[in-house]
Amino acid sequence: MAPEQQINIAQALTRQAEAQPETTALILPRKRTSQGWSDRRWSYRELNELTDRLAAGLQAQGIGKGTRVAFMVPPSLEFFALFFALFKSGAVPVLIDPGIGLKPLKTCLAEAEPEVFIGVTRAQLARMVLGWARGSIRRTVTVGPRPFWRGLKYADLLSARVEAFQPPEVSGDDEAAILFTSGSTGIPKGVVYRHRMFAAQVELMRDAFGMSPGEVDLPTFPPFALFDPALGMTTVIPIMDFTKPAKADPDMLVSLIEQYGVTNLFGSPALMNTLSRYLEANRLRIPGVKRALSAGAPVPPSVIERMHGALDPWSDIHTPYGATEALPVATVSGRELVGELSDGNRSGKGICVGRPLAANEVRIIPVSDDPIDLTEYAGEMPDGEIGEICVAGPTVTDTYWRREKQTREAKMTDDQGRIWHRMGDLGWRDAEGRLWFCGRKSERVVTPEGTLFTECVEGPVNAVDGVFRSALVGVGERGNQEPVIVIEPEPDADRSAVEAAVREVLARDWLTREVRRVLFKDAFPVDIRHNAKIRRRELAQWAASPG
Ligand SMILES: Nc1ncnc2c1ncn2[C@@H]1O[C@H](COP(=O)(O)OP(=O)(O)OP(=O)(O)O)[C@@H](O)[C@H]1O
Repeated sequence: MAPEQQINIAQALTRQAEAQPETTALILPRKRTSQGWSDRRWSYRELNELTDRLAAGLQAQGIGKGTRVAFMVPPSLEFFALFFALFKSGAVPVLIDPGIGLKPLKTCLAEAEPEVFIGVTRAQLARMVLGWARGSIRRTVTVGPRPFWRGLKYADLLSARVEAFQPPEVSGDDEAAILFTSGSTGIPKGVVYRHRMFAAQVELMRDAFGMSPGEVDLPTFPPFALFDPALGMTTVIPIMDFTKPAKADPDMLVSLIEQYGVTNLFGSPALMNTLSRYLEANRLRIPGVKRALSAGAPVPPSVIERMHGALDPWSDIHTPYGATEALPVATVSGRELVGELSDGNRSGKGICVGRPLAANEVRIIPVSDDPIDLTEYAGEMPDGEIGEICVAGPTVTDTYWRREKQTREAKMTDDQGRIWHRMGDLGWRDAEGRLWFCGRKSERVVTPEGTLFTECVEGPVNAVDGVFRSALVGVGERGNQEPVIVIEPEPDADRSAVEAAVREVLARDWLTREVRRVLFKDAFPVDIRHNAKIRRRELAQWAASPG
């Protein structure tokens, strides 16, 4: 197959439809009875034909190459079909997490300036009431009943003639989508994806994890689900609120895994925590699962260990490391982590996120908040020393959407003209070439005595019995911050015993000895995408005057 034919990710779906037309592409479980789940299913042929019709419909409506389309449809047949149809038509879907909060959502939508808004009824209503992107939206397509019968409905897209569809010429450098970050360290930023980056992502995922056609995936994070059809896997869509993965019902997940013979599972660390506790408490095993992937935030050693209790010895949980701007960067398997590496986390080394994938190049540069235009000015830290993690590779994005300042702060160019992404993460490389993540750059705590790294302090504290999770935050101006450790206890924990044990852990090291204030807070604020990234800035404000 000529390389240009593989540039548009939607072609991967067409290829699967040719290679395995009658294989099930999508399963939508509906109702659970004593006999198991009833469901609706679509084969690769059906899904591909549907996307062809929708792409023709989009084109007939003037939605085509380069048209930015805000897309708010939760995982469903329409989600998959429309997404691939948008790619086929050359339009640029704009994806923003609906749960980021109304104000940031409005700002992000205004910034993205979409010309079209495709959404379910609820999203269209919110758009109308709240005036989302009022200045730019020309057309709307509603999945479900249309508010006030305005705009197009999904079915309108199905009436165009497929034969009339003219596939647009797409090059690898053309914009394919704008995906917003989760906004855990500020307002979410739109990341510009080009077609070649998606194509590379699919290849990297397949090669790194050996994902293959015939596998069955249970994705609990919508954008990740889009890899499945491209990889020839069958997708089972779980019944859950995708903005609250920590609250996904583990019994539902296990029953889907069993009934559909799920081989691959993707979930945020918060979802894996919920699932692994349930599996352990009920002594359940999930033997068919070959691999579980968890990413988006550090995956605690306890979650890895509990998952091992439920997986077969030849199966594993992996913790790929990356960001919306560059994904995946590195990965490590749980079986490599248990023992020495997890002990490293418990003793304050940070959290091991594994070896960079072969296609990527990683460099650790001295910590700085200033823009660096050329890598030659960036410097490099020796192995073993903490700096900022930077990456170059085929999935590394080169710009934020209309955010020049943030682009300058996050990108560098090398002497070959390649773009490097500064992850905004601090970490170091060990003698085996593995990366260790030590926390976000913007969340480091700088006191007159030195710099404290969140993950290096929290790892040992999290290992204390009765601690569910902890957060190191700095109160005051950077350089003169007071370090405070905030504990979210397990529900049944004895707080005074926990506090005494935490203080003992902190006293072990000369720098952490500085952390004198230990606070307790139930239910940490976390990001909406993964429910796992702790919003340390919010906690720092609270710690400044805890109420
Ligand atoms: N396996 C992992 N272990 C530890 N941290 C991880 C892992 N995977 C991802 N992360 C964290 O998630 C970050 C990427 O998150 P994402 O792209 O969702 O948005 P964000 O960077 O949190 O958003 P914003 O930049 O708007 O604050 C990484 O930079 C890293 O800090």
